[in-house]
Amino acid sequence: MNHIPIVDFKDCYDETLVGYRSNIEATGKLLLDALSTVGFVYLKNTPIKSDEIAAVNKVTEEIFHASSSEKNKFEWDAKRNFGYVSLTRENVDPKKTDYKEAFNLGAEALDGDMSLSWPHHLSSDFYKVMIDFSQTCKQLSHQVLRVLAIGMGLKDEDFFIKCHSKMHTGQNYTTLRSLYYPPVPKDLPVNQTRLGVHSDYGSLTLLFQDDVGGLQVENTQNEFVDAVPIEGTVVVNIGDALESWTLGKLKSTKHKVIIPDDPSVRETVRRSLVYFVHPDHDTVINKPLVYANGDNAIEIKKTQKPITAFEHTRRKLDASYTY
Ligand SMILES: O=C(O)CCC(=O)C(=O)O
Ligand SMILES: [Fe+2]
Repeated sequence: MNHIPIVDFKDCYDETLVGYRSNIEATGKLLLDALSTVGFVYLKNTPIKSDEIAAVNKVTEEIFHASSSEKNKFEWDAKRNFGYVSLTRENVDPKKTDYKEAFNLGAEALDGDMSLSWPHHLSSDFYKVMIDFSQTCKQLSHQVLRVLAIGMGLKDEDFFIKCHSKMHTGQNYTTLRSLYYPPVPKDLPVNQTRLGVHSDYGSLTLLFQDDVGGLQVENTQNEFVDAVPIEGTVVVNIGDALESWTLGKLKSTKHKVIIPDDPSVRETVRRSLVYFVHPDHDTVINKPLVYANGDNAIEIKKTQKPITAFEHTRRKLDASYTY
C-alpha cells in the first residue's frame, strides 16, 4: 500500500463558500499529519489543470529534443540559475551520477527578464507557457502555506506567506525546473541513476510526475517505497528549510528516482516538473515559530548564529553542481 496520504484540496480557495473556514482547518490538520510524518502528500482537486501541465511538457520537449550543440548554447548559468543542465552535470547524491537533463528557471527568469538568453528559436511559446505556469504554482504554494499554517496553529496564519512574498524576484531562490530522463542505455554504469537520494532544500516542493513511475520516498523504517503516479494529483513535500524552521516537526524526507528493472520502462522517457518553493533570502530559518497557544515562542539562543534562507540554500547548491 502507498504510504503517502492523499489530501483533498477542493473548497480551499473560495472564501465565500459555506463552511470554508472549518474546511480549511480540517484540511490543514490533514496536511500537517502527512507532512509531519511522511513528509509527502498527494494533493487532489487543486486548480492546476492537466492541459497546463501538458502545455509545459510540450514546450520543454521542443528544447530537450534539440541537438546537444543547440541545447548547450543555453547551458545552465549558475549565477542566474537559468538554463539547460546537461546529462550528469548535477549530482544530488555525491556517490551517484544523475542520468537526467533539466531546464531551470530561477528568480530572474520567473520575473520575466527578457534580457536572459531564452531559447525562443527552439520553442516559440516556451517563455510565455513557463511564466504562466510558474504563476499558477506560486498561487497554489501560497495557499498550501496558508492552510498548513492554520493546521499548525501559528499565531499569524499569514506568517509563511509573508516570508514568501518575494518569490520570482532576486530576493528569493524559488525555481521552476523541467526534468527529462532519457531512455536508459543497457550499459549504463552502476554508479549512475535517474536521480540520486536527496532531500529538497527549500520550504516545500510541488512535483508533477508523468505516469512512468520510479519516484521512491523513504518511509519511517528507512525503506524506499514507490510514490506511484496518481493522475490529477500534485505531490507536495517538505524541504530542509521548513524542517529546520519547524524544529523538525515537518519532515524533509529523502527521495530518489530509480532506474526501473522492466526493460520497456527503461526505454521510456520519464518527465517531471518541479516547483521548488523557497523562503525569501533574508528569512531566518533557525528561529522558532510562534504558535497561537504560546508553544515554542522562545527566542533564538544568544550563542546560535542566525541562518538565513539564502545562506542555507547557497551551501546546498554549491555542494551539488559541477561548476
Ligand atoms: O523527477 C522526480 O519525480 C523527482 C524530482 C526531484 O525530486 C527533484 O528534482 O528534487
Ligand atoms: Fe527532490
